Amino acid sequence: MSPADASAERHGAAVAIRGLTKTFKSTIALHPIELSIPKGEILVLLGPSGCGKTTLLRLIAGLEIPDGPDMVRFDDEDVSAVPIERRNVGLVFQSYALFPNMSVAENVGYGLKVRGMPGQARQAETLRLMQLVGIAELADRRISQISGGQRQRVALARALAIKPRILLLDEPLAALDAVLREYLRVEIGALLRRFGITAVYVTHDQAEAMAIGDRIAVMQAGRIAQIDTPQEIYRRPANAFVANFIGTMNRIEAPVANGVMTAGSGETRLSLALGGPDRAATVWFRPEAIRLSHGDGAISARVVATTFFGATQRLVAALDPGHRLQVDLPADRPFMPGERVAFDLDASDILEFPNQA
Ligand SMILES: Nc1ncnc2c1ncn2[C@@H]1O[C@H](COP(=O)(O)OP(=O)(O)OP(=O)(O)O)[C@@H](O)[C@H]1O
Repeated sequence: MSPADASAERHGAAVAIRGLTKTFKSTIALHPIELSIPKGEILVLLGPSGCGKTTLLRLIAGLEIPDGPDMVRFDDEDVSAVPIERRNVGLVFQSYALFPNMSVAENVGYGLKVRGMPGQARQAETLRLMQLVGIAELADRRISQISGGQRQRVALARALAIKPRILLLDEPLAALDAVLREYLRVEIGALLRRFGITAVYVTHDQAEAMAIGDRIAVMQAGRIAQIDTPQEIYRRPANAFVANFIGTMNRIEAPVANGVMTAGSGETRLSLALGGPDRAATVWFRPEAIRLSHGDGAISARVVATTFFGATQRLVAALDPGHRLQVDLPADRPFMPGERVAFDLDASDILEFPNQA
C-alpha cells in the first residue's frame, strides 16, 4: 500500500476501488485498478487518449458495470451493481448537458425540484449556489443567452445542488478557450475545496491536472502508472512514461564507463558522474535543473535557438546531432546561435529508470 493509500485508509475512503477491471468484448479497457480516494480529495485522472480515464470515471458514476462484484465501494458499501440514480453522484461534462429551454436558475434548481424540495427552500438554495459560483445575476437568462464559461458554472452549480457524495467531472473545460480554461481551473479547484467535496476530474491537460488535483493518477493503457501529488509526480516520476508525459524532460542516452556517462566530443560534450556499473544508460532531467556555468561545465553545448517567454527563455542547445538539450534560464541573458555554453547539473536532479528506456 502506498503512503497516499495508507492516508486514504486512515481518513476514511469515500471511494475504494479494488481489483477493478473492465472489458469491452475483446478490449481490456482497465487492468486491475487499486485506488482509494479519501473524503474531500480532488483526484485527477490524467493520461493520453484511450488510456481508460473516462471508463474509470463512468464505472465510479455507475454508467458502466465492472467485470465483477465488489470492485467499487462508496463509504465501504459495495456499489458495483448500483445504478447511477441510486449512487448520489454529481456529473459535469464538457458538453454541459443543460436544459436549453430553462433559465439558469431553473437549471441549477432542477435536481432539488426532482427531489421534492418545496418552492421557497429551493429558491433560497438555488440562489446560494448561483452566488457561490458567481452567476446569480444571470438567474433569469436562458442557457442560449450565456457564454461557455458561464454555462460551465451553471453545470457545476447544478451538480453541486444535490449535495452529491462524489462529484465527477469529465473534461469540463475542454470546450472553452485557453484564457478561460486557465481562469476557471483555478476557480473550480478553489470552489471544490470550499465545498470539501470529493471529486474525480478527468483531463488530458497536464497543466489543468497540476492546478486542480490534490493527487493525480497518471494512466497508461488501462493502468495507473503513478498516483501522487502534482509536486511528487513532477519531481519524481515513477517511470519513463510518466517522465515523458508530465512537463518537459531532457533525455540523454549514452554509455557509462567507470561511473561516468559521456556523450558528444571535443568542444561539445557531456560528462556526468552517475556511479554504478558500466552500462548503456538513459538519464532524464528538467530544463530548469540545468544551470549556466562559467568556463567548463559538466555539459558543453552549442546554442541552436532561443525562445523568449517574458520572465524566462528556453534555449535549445546541441551536444551533437543526436543530442539536443532544452534549458530554461532567466530571460535577461542574450545568446547567439552557434555560441558555446557550459552547464552544470546537480546529481539529485538526474533521473534514471533502470530496466526501462
Ligand atoms: N463502449 C465501449 N466499447 C468498446 N470499447 C470501448 C468502449 N468504451 C471505451 N472503449 C475502449 O476502452 C479504452 C479506454 O477508453 P476511454 O474512453 O476510457 O479512454 P480515455 O482515456 O477516456 O480516452 P479519451 O481521452 O480519448 O477520452 C479504449 O481502448 C476504448 O476504445
